[in-house]
Amino acid sequence: MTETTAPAISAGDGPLKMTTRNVDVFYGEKQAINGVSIDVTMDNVTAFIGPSGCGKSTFLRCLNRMNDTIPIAKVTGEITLEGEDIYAPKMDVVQLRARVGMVFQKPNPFPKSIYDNIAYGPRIHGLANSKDELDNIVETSLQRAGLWGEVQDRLQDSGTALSGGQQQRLCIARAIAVDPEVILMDEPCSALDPIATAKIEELIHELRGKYAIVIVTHNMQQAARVSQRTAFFHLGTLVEYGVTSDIFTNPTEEKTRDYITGRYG
Ligand SMILES: Nc1ncnc2c1ncn2[C@@H]1O[C@H](COP(=O)(O)OP(=O)(O)OP(=O)(O)O)[C@@H](O)[C@H]1O
Repeated sequence: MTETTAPAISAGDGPLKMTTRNVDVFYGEKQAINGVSIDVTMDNVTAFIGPSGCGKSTFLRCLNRMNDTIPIAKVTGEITLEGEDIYAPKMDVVQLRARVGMVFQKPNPFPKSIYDNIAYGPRIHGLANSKDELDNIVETSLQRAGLWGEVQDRLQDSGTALSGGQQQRLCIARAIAVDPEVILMDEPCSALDPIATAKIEELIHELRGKYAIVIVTHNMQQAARVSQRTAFFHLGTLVEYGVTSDIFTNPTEEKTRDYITGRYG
C-alpha cells in the first residue's frame, strides 16, 4: 500500500508540532488504523474527515494516548510531540494530556462550579501560586473560550447548568486553563444547535495559531470552514492529506472525490 504523508511544510504553517509515522491501531485482532503518517503544524487547524467507522476518532485518540484507556487497543508506529516520542516509557501521560488537551463530542463539564471546572487542572498541575493567580487563569481561560462575558457574574453556579453550547465552551476553557500546546476536538459541535455551532467555529478561528488544533468532523462544510489542512480517512487508511481548499475543490484521489461529492459516506 502506498503511504500518504503530510504535505511539505510551507510558509504560514508555523512550526511542526506533532508527527505520526506508520501508525497502526488494533482493537484486539481487528485493525482500525493502517500505517498513518501525518504532520500537525502550529498555525493550521487540521480536520479529519471520512465516513462513519473509518477511524477518525481512533486516530485522534492516539495523539494524546486516550486509547490507553481502552484495554484491547494497541497502538504501534511513532508519534512525536515537539520531537519527543509520546509512547516512550518515560512519558508522563497525565502531563501529556495537559499538553495535548481534548474536547469531546458531548460536553462533559464536571459536576462542579464554573470556577472549579476551570481551576481543577491548574490546581492539580500546580500552575498557580496564589488565589489571585488562579483567579487570573480562570478569567483568561474563560475569555479565550469566549464565555467570560456570559458567566463572570455566576462563577459559583454549576457548570452543568449552562446551555449545551456554553458547556462546550466551558470544556474548551478547561482545556486551555492548563496551557496546552495542542487541542484535539472530537466532533465538538455534533450535540449543538446551529447558533452554538457557529460560536464554536468562530472560537476555533480565534484560537488558531495559539494552539495547534485538530478536529474530527463528519460535517464537510464545517471542515471546509474551520480548517486549513484536511485528512480524508477511509477504512482505517489515510487516503489523502493536504490543503483544505485543494481537498474540496481538486482532490488527487478518486475516493476523496467520491466522498466529497456525496457519492458515498
Ligand atoms: N473501543 C472500541 N473497541 C473495539 N472497536 C472499536 C472501538 N472503538 C472503535 N472501534 C472500531 O474501530 C473502527 C473505527 O472507529 P472510530 O470510532 O475511530 O471511527 P470514526 O471514523 O470516528 O467513526 P464515527 O464518525 O462514526 O464516529 C470501527 O470499526 C469501530 O467499530
